[in-house]
Amino acid sequence: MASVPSRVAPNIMIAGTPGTGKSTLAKELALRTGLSYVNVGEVAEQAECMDGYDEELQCGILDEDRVIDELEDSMSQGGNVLDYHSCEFFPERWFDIVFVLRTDNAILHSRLTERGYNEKKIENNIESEIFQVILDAAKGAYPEEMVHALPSDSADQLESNLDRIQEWIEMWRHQHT
Ligand SMILES: Nc1ncnc2c1ncn2[C@@H]1O[C@H](COP(=O)(O)OP(=O)(O)O)[C@@H](O)[C@H]1O
Repeated sequence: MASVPSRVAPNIMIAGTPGTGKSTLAKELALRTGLSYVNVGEVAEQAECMDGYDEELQCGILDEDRVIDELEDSMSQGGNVLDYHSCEFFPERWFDIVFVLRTDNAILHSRLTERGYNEKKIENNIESEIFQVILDAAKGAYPEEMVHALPSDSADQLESNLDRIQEWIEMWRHQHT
């Protein structure tokens, strides 16, 4: 695993199709562990690292190089929970572990409808989830043992995901102190 010895706390990536529950999980994890929650989309907007608008997916396009520059210092220090739908363009050296959330199509459909997305945007996101685009991209970009899929359909699963990640953090701390 590509962990950097100088880091005092791990960097954790939470990825997944919009609506799978990344923000919910990542914010709660940060709250429970004292790690810093980093919403990559917000950082990119604030630092003006956007590079146009994707009409198909109806979302801003990141200027990936600039976002990486923007986050480099805090990622080198460690202790971050990153929240962004995809992650394959981030450097492997940043992450100690990558989780990709997965949600049942019908559940995801209702979450995205509730969010007010239009049919086209819902369809594109559901298709992405069906074809596990984000999971496969993460698996293609990082070592196999670094990438883990987590089911994210229910409150019980949210709790067990939080427990599992907290246990992993404890283990990381034992191994790195
Ligand atoms: N494990 C879960 N079980 C049930 N509902 C969830 C779960 N995770 C998230 N949600 C709900 O789904 C919606 C989308 O969650 P959110 O965290 O905003 O997703 P994302 O950040 O991936 O777009 C929210 O209404 C949230 O409360």
